[in-house]
Amino acid sequence: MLYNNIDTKHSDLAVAQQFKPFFKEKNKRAFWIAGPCSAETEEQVLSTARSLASANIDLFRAGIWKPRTRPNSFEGIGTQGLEWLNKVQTETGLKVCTEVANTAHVEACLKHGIDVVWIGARTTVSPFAVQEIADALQGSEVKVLIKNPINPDLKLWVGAIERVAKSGIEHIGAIHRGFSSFEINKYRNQPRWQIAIELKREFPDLTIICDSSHISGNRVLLEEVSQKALDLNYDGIMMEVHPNPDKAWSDAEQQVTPEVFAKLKERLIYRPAEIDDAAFNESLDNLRLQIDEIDDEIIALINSRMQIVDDIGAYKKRNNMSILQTKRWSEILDRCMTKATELGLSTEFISKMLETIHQESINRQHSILKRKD
Ligand SMILES: O=C(O)C(=O)C[C@]1(C(=O)O)C=C[C@@H](O)C=C1
Repeated sequence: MLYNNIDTKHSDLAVAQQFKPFFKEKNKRAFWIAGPCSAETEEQVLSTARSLASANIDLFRAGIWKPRTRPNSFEGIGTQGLEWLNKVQTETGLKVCTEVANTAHVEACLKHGIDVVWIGARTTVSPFAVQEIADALQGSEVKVLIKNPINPDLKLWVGAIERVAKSGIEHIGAIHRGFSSFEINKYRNQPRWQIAIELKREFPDLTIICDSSHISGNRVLLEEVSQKALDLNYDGIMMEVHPNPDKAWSDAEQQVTPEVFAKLKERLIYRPAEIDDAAFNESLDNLRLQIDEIDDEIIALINSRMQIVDDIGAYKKRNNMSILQTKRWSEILDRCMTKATELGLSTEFISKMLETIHQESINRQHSILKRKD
């Protein structure tokens, strides 16, 4: 279906049905992935992992191969980092994950018994690269997380998920890390929550994790972004944690110490989509029934408004008058904004809604003027 210009009709339902829950307590609690942006030294990896094991995380992360914008930045410690991850597994009992971007990375991870691999945003944009990884994953039992592509293209994200699913991987999850933008904004990567919500609507069983560190780009926003994700019923959070964030070899501004992470994790509230309370569910159903009735009324009212718009369109055609009437449109906006303010409604929301209605009026009158009758 086409909602908000997001076409999700292409996805293959047979594939969607294959998703297995990424973790046992899905829909009951949040899944926590944490660890340094990059594995730098064995001591840094192990000390972070020990602290995170006491903070009860589910999965330890560390980048071994880092796709960097420019070649002179630190591009990852390489295969020796996988041995450090193996030490994390044996010493702390934590499961471990890292990013893969090509066949060689996948083969090295499979050889080292890495529990989960993720496909990064810069790789998800390339169907060739994703297919190469999917082929290399074939026949393995590894779990796979797929980050959104850097550009806000839901089809590419869905396509990557489908490619990996078609290679026989049963445990697949998605990571929402936000989207690149030229706009200067408080986020490093624009969340554009609607895209992840669409993905969730398309694949209700898919595990969706919010990479709060990459959306935020700085420590200050981590809590706000993570709580928002949990309120939107994400299944978990991925966060970058470093023993000495300011000295990190990559992404220093967005990493936090294990202590800060542990406190933040405690403060965040997981809210399941459904709860097991008959009385509450009955009153919720009741309220939702009222919303259904109001939505019906809104649609009927919009329909009545459009009938009048069509009559005005016919009048404009007969009298050879322009469709756009800026004076009248300004009056409508001013009147409705005053009303919205009185009622405590967001003027941004009401103006967006009116603009959409006005655009539809123009489209309808345009068709009437074009019609040969
Ligand atoms: O008042 C008109 O002339 C209309 O056609 C109605 C309407 C509207 O949707 O309210 C539509 C187009 C004009 O620009 C102004 C207002």
